[in-house]
Amino acid sequence: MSQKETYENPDLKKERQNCPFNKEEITNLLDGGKEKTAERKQLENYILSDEQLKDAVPMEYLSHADKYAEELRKACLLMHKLENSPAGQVPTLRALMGAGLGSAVLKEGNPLALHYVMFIPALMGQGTIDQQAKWLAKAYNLNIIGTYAQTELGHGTFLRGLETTATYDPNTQEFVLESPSLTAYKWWPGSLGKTANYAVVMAQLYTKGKCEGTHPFMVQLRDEETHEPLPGIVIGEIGPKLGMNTNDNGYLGFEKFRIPRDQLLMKHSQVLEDGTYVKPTNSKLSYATMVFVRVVVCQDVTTNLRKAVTIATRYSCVRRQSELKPGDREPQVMDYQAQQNKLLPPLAATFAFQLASDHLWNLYNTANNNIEQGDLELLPDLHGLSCALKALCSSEGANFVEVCRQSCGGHGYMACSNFPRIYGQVTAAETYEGENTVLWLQVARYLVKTRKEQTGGLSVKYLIGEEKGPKTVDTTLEGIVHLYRRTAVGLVDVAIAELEKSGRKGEAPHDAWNHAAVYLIKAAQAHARLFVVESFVNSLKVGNLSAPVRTVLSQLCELFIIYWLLERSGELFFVRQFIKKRLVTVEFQVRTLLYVKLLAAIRPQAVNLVDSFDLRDEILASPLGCWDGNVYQRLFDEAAKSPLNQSSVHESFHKYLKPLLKSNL
Ligand SMILES: CC/C=C\C/C=C\C/C=C\C/C=C\C/C=C\C/C=C\CCCCC(=O)SCCNC(=O)CCNC(=O)[C@H](O)C(C)(C)COP(=O)(O)OP(=O)(O)OC[C@H]1O[C@@H](n2cnc3c(N)ncnc32)[C@H](O)[C@@H]1OP(=O)(O)O
Ligand SMILES: Cc1cc2nc3c(=O)[nH]c(=O)nc-3n(C[C@H](O)[C@H](O)[C@H](O)COP(=O)(O)OP(=O)(O)OC[C@H]3O[C@@H](n4cnc5c(N)ncnc54)[C@H](O)[C@@H]3O)c2cc1C
Repeated sequence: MSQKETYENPDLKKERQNCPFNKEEITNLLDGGKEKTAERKQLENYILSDEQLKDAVPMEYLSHADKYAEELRKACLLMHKLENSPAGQVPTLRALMGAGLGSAVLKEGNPLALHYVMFIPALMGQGTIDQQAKWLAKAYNLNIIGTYAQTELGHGTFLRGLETTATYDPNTQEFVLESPSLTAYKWWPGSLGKTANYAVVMAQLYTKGKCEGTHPFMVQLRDEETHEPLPGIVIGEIGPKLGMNTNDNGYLGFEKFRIPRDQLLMKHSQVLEDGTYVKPTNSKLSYATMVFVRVVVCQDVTTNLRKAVTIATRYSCVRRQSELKPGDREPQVMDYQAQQNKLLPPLAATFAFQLASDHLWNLYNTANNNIEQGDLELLPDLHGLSCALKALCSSEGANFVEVCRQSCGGHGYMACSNFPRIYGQVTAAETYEGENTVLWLQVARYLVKTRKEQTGGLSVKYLIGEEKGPKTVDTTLEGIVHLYRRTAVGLVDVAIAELEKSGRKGEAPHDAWNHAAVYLIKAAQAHARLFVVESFVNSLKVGNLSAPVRTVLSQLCELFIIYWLLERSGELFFVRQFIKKRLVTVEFQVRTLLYVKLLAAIRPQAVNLVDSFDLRDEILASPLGCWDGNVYQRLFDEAAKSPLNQSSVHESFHKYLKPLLKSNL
């Protein structure tokens, strides 16, 4: 059964011949430059060549507790390796926390993720200079390991409803933390179950008998030597989940647990020794850690989607099935237009999401620098856009990953295909860091406010003033983007009209809001899609791209924006002007024709495009997606690892099946 090391599936080999563009140019574009690609490759060699970081058996065969212990072993080893990393510590950390390199080693979820993704960012964003001096070095050196404990059994979305209290006692200059009910228990924080010994805890701050709202507190949970929970701390792990099972999500209760006053993170608001409360300039500044994570989640989901698309595309060019031309050889399943319709939109989406996420990352950095200087002007736009893109990338990403799985038929359902893990991670992002529906409604609030008050940030400028542009069918990219813009404006107007209609009927604003939710969510989604397509189209106008790369990216861009238009066709019917002008029918005939042509044009470039993602086999972790296309041999090798195949007859046969067979029931 063994194959030569140099094997390359002949169909994949053929797909790779005569590539019209330079794959490395796209790799460099995605990495952020030639040097960054070199840095990434060096880092991958450094980490992935370490034998101790390889799994002895697939994780699926381990128990819940053994999975955790094994991932923790590797996570700790990785941290030791940071010291000598050729790329430097911060770039290595970033690579290790995300869905790329990190996932090649830590397949079920990094037990140290929350320390880096939320605990350290919370200290940096919420702590004073003195507090950072006290805690940050310890956190960076891993003398302490933290998490972010906000969600409770009873409340995740509605932060004003959190029940954990932190009551200031001026006599001892301490806060007393208390969980007044079962539903007040913290529930969900990653790394809390077994790993972390510290947490940034969000609790309702009481001082001088008044509740001042939720605030972040630095809290020690476990003894630094023994790791035993401190007296007054009730802590544990919440059990198996759909995915990410070694992130050890946990629960946490407080029984009159005291912490010093200076463990309220006081960058934005303070409690003075006598209990006087000093307000922040904006009460939402304590939500800033969530904004950071929403921004990085967009990048993470995109990396995961690239993996799914690579696996499905390569497999679809290796897999031959059925009959296309009667009597001919079975075709590669990728040659079915129906398969292209499944896989090419997610392929295009990886570029669309990456470009939009880059945009958001730049906005985040600018806004954050301004906030550090006391200028909060960009905060509403950052909040609106981070909610919009987090919700869009995670929801569309999860759907696309599922389509990629389906496109691999039965083999896609195997755990070793890696689709279950990828899906588990991407769909988690639909819920964590703000449940998507809730985030859509936050976006809608910003859109409605902007449209009504005619003032807002850069991402919503199109809602201010009269819309300009052609009102007839225009088949240029600009023309299609304009159609998106008209739909987005139209849907905001429809939502506002609904709100006003309810208002006229005498409904209170909160009821009117609830009764317009369907329209509001549609408006928010149209806004997010507009942002993504605009980013894609605008990115192609600038930059130093070679003609062949520009051509293929333009084809992907056009395919993607037409795909969404056709998928979301129903929304045009909400916008009256389209119906009046009978634009909808014409639009659809023209677009569908173009879409089908683009599928055919991109099909021959699909393998070369996913190759240009430059994802190593260890990162894909799937026999279906390996570079060499040796799919069947690899599936066979994976099956051989099953514990059920370690003996010809399993002991359970003698225990259970044989007695049944002999029982003459
Ligand atoms: C050193 C580091 C090195 C390396 C690390 C770097 C990178 C890592 C790389 C990759 C990692 C990538 C991915 C992660 C991988 C793994 C992740 C593993 C685990 C994931 C962790 C998940 C953690 C969590 O889930 S934490 C819990 C998150 N919880 C939530 O998100 C709760 C959602 N709810 C809310 O946000 C709010 O309650 C609400 C917004 C829904 C409502 O709040 P509220 O009721 O108070 O407000 P409103 O009345 O509705 O609105 C009032 C006004 O406030 C404005 N507003 C609201 N929120 C914000 C905000 N955040 N910022 C600014 N403004 C805000 C709102 O717009 C209103 O304004 P208006 O003017 O009055 O209209
Ligand atoms: C894998 C994972 C990791 C997590 N990690 C952490 C962590 O590290 N730290 C942490 O603190 N938390 C963490 N969480 C918790 C997470 O942030 C919350 O689960 C999330 O914010 C959703 O809140 P909820 O569970 O209360 O959902 P709910 O708000 O109860 O949602 C239930 C339903 O109600 C709807 N709904 C709720 N409010 C509204 C509204 N106003 N309007 C319309 N519909 C509404 C929602 O759309 C949803 O359909 C994690 C969760 C997961 C799944």
